[in-house]
Order: sequence, then C-alpha cells, then structure tokens
Amino acid sequence: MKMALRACLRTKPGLTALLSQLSCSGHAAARRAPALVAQRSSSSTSQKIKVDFDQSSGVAVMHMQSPPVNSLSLEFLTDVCIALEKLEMDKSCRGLVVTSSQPKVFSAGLDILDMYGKSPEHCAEFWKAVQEMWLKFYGSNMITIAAVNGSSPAGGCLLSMTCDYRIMADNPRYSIGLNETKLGIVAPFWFKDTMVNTVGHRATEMALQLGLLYSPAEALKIGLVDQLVHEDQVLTTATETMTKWLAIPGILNISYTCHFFHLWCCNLVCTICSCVCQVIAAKKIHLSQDF
Ligand SMILES: CCCCCCCCC/C=C/C(=O)SCCNC(=O)CCNC(=O)[C@H](O)C(C)(C)COP(=O)(O)OP(=O)(O)OC[C@H]1O[C@@H](n2cnc3c(N)ncnc32)[C@H](O)[C@@H]1OP(=O)(O)O
Repeated sequence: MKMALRACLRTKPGLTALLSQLSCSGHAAARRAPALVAQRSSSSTSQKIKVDFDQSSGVAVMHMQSPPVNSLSLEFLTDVCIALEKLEMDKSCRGLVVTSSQPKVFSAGLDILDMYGKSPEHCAEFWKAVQEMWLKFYGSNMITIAAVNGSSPAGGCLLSMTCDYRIMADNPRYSIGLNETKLGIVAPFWFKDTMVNTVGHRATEMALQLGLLYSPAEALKIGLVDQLVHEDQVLTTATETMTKWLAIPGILNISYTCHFFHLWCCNLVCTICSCVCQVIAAKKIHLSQDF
C-alpha cells in the first residue's frame, strides 16, 4: 500500500492532485523552506525533531524528542513534515529510521490538548497536518522503518504503520494499537485502511470495534509489528534491517508498486462508493422521518 501511494505520488498527476486535496503540502513549506543535507554525516535539529544522516550508508535516523510523550501537536507534526521534506529532497538519503528519544513512549498519538477547545481554523490546520504526515510517510520514496521503543497508541500506531517495517521493544509494559473507540472517537477511514493493509480485515475489525491495545507479543502475532527485540537493541536492529532493504534494487520496489497501486485504486473506489451509499442512506432515513 505504501508503495502504491509512492507510485501515485511519483507517476500519476491526477491522483497526486487528489491526494494533495487531502494534504496541505504548502503548509509546512510555507513556514520554513527545506534545505539540502550536504555533509557526509550530519545532524539537524528542530526543537522537537533530531535527524542524524549518515551519507555513507544513505540512512537517516529521526529521533522524536517532544516531551513528555511525543504527542502529535500541530507544531510537532509541522517539524516532522519539514524534516521529511528535507530528507526526501536529498536523493542520497535512501532510508529513514523513526524512533523516540522519550523513555517508554514511541508516540502517544494525536495531542489531545491540541484538539480540544481550539478555534475551527486551528482544528482545520491541525487535521491537515495529521493528513500531511500520513501522506508524506506512506508516500515516501525512502525505505522507512519504525523503531518502536515504547508504547504507541492511536496516532502513534498510525505513524508506525505508515512505515515499511516495524521493530518493537519486547517489553510487556508497552502497548500498540488504534484505541480510538475506547476514547469515544471513530478512527477515520484512512486510519482503518492503513491498518487493514497491515494486519488484514478481520484483525482490523476486532481492533477497531474493541479499541484494542496489543502487547508486543500480541502485536507480533497479528502482524501489527514485524519483529521484537530487546529494548536496548531496537535502534541497532533497525539499522541492520535497513541494510537488507537497501540491498534490494530500487527498480523492484517500483515493480511491486504497480501491483499495490491497483489494489489501492480499487480500495479508493470502494471507499467513495461507500460514502455515496452512506449519504443516500442518511437522506432516506431523514425522508422517512419526515413522513
Ligand atoms: C481537530 C480535529 C479533531 C479530529 C478528531 C479525530 C481524531 C481521530 C483519531 C485520533 C487519534 C489519536 O491519536 S487520539 C490520542 C489517543 N492517545 C491516547 O489515548 C494516549 C493516551 N496516553 C497514554 O496512554 C499514556 O500517556 C502513554 C502514552 C502510554 C504514556 O504513559 P506514561 O505513564 O508514561 O505517561 P502519562 O503519565 O500517562 O503521561 C505523561 C503526560 O503526557 C500527557 N499525555 C499523554 N498522552 C497525551 C496525548 N495524546 N496528548 C497530550 N498529552 C498527553 C499526560 O496527560 C501527562 O501529562 P501531565 O499529567 O501534565 O504530566
């Protein structure tokens, strides 16, 4: 699925336009212009994001450092998008590992304080930034690996699922999943679709209906994460795994892209049909109440 989005963004102008309506690509760039990373090994830091880029391996490590729990606020999301844009523009950067500098938490998901009691304008900008982060990760040309070194509920789980591969710390105190239902929130369809693409329909249905948070062992069992390692080895394993992924010629990625692109299109059409049906059903209910 991620590769399908990559293909759209690379090769299908029509769909790029469609997706750009979901995203706000201008929003991050408007605040700060991206710059190329030029040194052999470099480190760039915003207040909430630190990126170490090793040009010899072509791999960057993005450390999320927004205390206490890397919650995805508008400011944080903007910093993430800017960092991603910079790396994406540097063609020597082929792989990205995302991890957390906070103890025990990968990301607590969307910043609840940034969603509550704010102006409609702020909410719109916030929501666009969430979509932009999703699109940028899912559509990235880089191989992306999530080094999940702590709990990762809701939007944190979404972030990890947009990556090509997930390695989680094998600590039973940590959990991961889309728990929105438990908070009285319906996860948006693209959260759901991302999970379906990761663990399949039935597991997603169970997860979303019950708002399940999984232990690392359970997450591995359903395929929500790909590998468990000791807490101290999450980042080193991610870097080693990246070497394997980068050994595959890029052209094969593009070939798989075509298969997944077809699936993604079918899915999009189904979603549109489903929305139309819901509107018709809602109108029918409304009409029947009038009589
Ligand atoms: C506009 C359009 C709308 C559109 C709305 C549609 C949205 C649909 C999709 C929603 C997606 C989401 O991600 S909704 C977000 C869901 N997130 C969650 O449910 C995570 C809740 N948090 C946790 O479970 C835990 O905090 C966890 C991450 C495991 C860490 O546990 P710890 O014991 O280590 O730490 P805690 O003591 O709990 O938390 C430390 C501090 O961090 C704060 N904190 C924790 N999670 C936070 C969060 N998500 N946002 C802000 N702050 C958070 C706590 O309040 C504490 O603050 P102090 O007391 O001040 O120290």
